Amino acid sequence: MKIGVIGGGAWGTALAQVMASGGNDVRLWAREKEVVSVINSVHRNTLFLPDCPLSERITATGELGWVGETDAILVVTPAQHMRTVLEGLPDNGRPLILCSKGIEAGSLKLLHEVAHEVMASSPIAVLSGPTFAHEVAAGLPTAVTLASADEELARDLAERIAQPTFRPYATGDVAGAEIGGAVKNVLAIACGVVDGAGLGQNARAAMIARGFAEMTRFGLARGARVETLGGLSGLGDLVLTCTSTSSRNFSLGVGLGEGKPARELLEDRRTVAEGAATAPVLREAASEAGVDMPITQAVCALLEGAQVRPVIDALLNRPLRAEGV
Ligand SMILES: NC(=O)C1=CN([C@@H]2O[C@H](COP(=O)(O)OP(=O)(O)OC[C@H]3O[C@@H](n4cnc5c(N)ncnc54)[C@H](O)[C@@H]3O)[C@@H](O)[C@H]2O)C=CC1
Ligand SMILES: O=C(CO)COP(=O)(O)O
Repeated sequence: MKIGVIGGGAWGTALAQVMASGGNDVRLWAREKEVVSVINSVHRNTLFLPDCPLSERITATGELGWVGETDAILVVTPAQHMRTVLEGLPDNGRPLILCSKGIEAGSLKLLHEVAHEVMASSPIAVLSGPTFAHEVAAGLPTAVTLASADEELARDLAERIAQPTFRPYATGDVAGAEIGGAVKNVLAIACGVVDGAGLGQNARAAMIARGFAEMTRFGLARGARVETLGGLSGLGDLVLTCTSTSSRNFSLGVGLGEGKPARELLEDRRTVAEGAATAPVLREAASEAGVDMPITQAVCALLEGAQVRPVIDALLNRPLRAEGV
């Protein structure tokens, strides 16, 4: 197969490497000329995935149209740029597999809804799960959720992209797969704050469990299935990113928890911490859906400059309630 990958960051590059290692020819669109040039000349992405030698089956390009002439296209831009990038791609009916994690600001739409608006003729699937790019690129075992409203397409794509160490599980629950990936980034910031503020491992476990309740409440309100939220793209990814400094979102939270200003932590960064963009969008979407998300609200307050201690005190002093979603 010829596979297109749109987005030459760490995740797009790692996915290109997985596809190439399965014997596919890969066309990788990168926004930065230097990324295109260095991948084609020395077969490395020195900017975004520096430690991984890349297959010679990967050809990088700045031409979106050329990437569109492939059998399937993985879309791996930052969530807030997906619409603009897709508008430059021909809508020629090739399957699109969305691999980014987030909710569009302004429209409050999930990314498959955005893609469907722009690419009405192209079948759409979502790939999401616990997947640190550097581990996937190194060929370490990884499992993901692969979702499409057309379950036969999900199963077919899963067969086509599976590798011995890259194992997709098909589902028809697109909203569930996307909401898990988007919400866990916000919760990873919260868990980083717990770590940075020295609140202990009990507090982190509580944050993961109550964060999962929050994810489930929001997911159910937006049509997700509970088994998807408890699967790889929900609970699986939540556990991964809430427990590791390999997560950019968790690391951002550690900085906030240590009392560093959000502005300073976010300015001049080349890599994305999607949770920072998703948090205010999620707060708005939750309010619109009538869903209580106190951890998300706390993360928003910290990103907007609130002091750590009063925000934590406010969370701890909420009225007691029964356990459950
Ligand atoms: N890195 C990882 O381990 C994983 C990342 N993801 C998701 O993949 C998506 C992409 O993240 P990464 O590859 O990690 O990015 P990255 O942080 O490695 O690189 C930043 C990317 O943003 C792109 N970019 C910056 N400004 C842009 C603009 N105006 N228009 C279009 N693109 C622009 C850059 O070209 C670059 O590809 C995110 O939604 C992330 O949540 C999902 C799973 C794993
Ligand atoms: O989504 C990821 C792992 O599944 C990557 O997490 P970060 O974006 O927090 O690094």
